[in-house]
Amino acid sequence: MKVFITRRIPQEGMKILTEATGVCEVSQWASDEPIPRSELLKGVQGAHGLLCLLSDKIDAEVLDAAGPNLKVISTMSVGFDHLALEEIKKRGIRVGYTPDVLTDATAELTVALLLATARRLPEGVEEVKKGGWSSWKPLWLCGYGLSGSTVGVIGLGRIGMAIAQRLLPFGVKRLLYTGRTAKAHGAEVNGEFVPLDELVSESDFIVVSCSLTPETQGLCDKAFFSKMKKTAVFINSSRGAVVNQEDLYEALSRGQIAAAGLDVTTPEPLPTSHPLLTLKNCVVLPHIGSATYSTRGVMSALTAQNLLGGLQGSDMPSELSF
Ligand SMILES: O=C(O)[C@H](O)CO
Repeated sequence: MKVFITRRIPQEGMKILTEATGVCEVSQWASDEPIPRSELLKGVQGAHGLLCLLSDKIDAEVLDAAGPNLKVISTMSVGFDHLALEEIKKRGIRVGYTPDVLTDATAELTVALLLATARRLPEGVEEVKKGGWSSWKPLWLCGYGLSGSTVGVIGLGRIGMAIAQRLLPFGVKRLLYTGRTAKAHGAEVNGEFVPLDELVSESDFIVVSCSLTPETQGLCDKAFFSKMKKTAVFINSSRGAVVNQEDLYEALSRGQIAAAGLDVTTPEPLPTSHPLLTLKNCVVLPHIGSATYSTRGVMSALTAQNLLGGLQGSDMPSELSF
């Protein structure tokens, strides 16, 4: 069966696929850069399996180009907002994804981003390099600490929980969360399920950790930022489109909120001319939540196993139900 892979992936996954002789014949866009759309439409033709990334938009056009052979799409990501699920379902195609295996790495990065943003680490590093460090100064480069603070997590799923668990030992006083429903596991982090407005107005740190859905798209907008405390720090490691970036820019530049740390943006990559990048109180990372060597290795292996399961009509270790 023909498999098409849209990028160079860690060798753990490639090994599994190349060793599956007799099951699949692999062709690949063997580059670290994204596949041009025209090459994707060409490469997928006649494929039985497609291994893709979160940066590949898999819509009706791609599915039509693939044709009726396509049995399985395996994405090397936990997020699946890049997949046109309705179209995929109509065609009876199975979907694999990579939950759980990147939870720890993403939570770790989110905590690192929160601390870096709140304690102004990139600014400090920059000052040292450019000679701005003239002396120890009582009022210089002060930021905000977690001890005694209220943290609000938007979306207490796997990653939201892992973030909360890592933040609590810093002395967080209250842990608020919001989402569709209260979660039984919320009790493990003394989480208080509250309406969004309450979370926004009472939190010192807001961490966005929900999936991108029609409900969450643009959730963090002008009204949202206007309810935040002036001293609050906003962190997003989920998907860029949850945030209205123009509204965030206004809030940051007018001092309506203290700072923001973003591991995800719209678009990705964020153009170097983007206004957010001119702000000292905004730390932007290039979507590296899951970027540890071991996590990416495990993600690629799971993606390959999902693909093989789908091709063979057997169990997939992580099949998306939709
Ligand atoms: O969806 C995902 O997998 C993350 O955003 C990147 O690892």
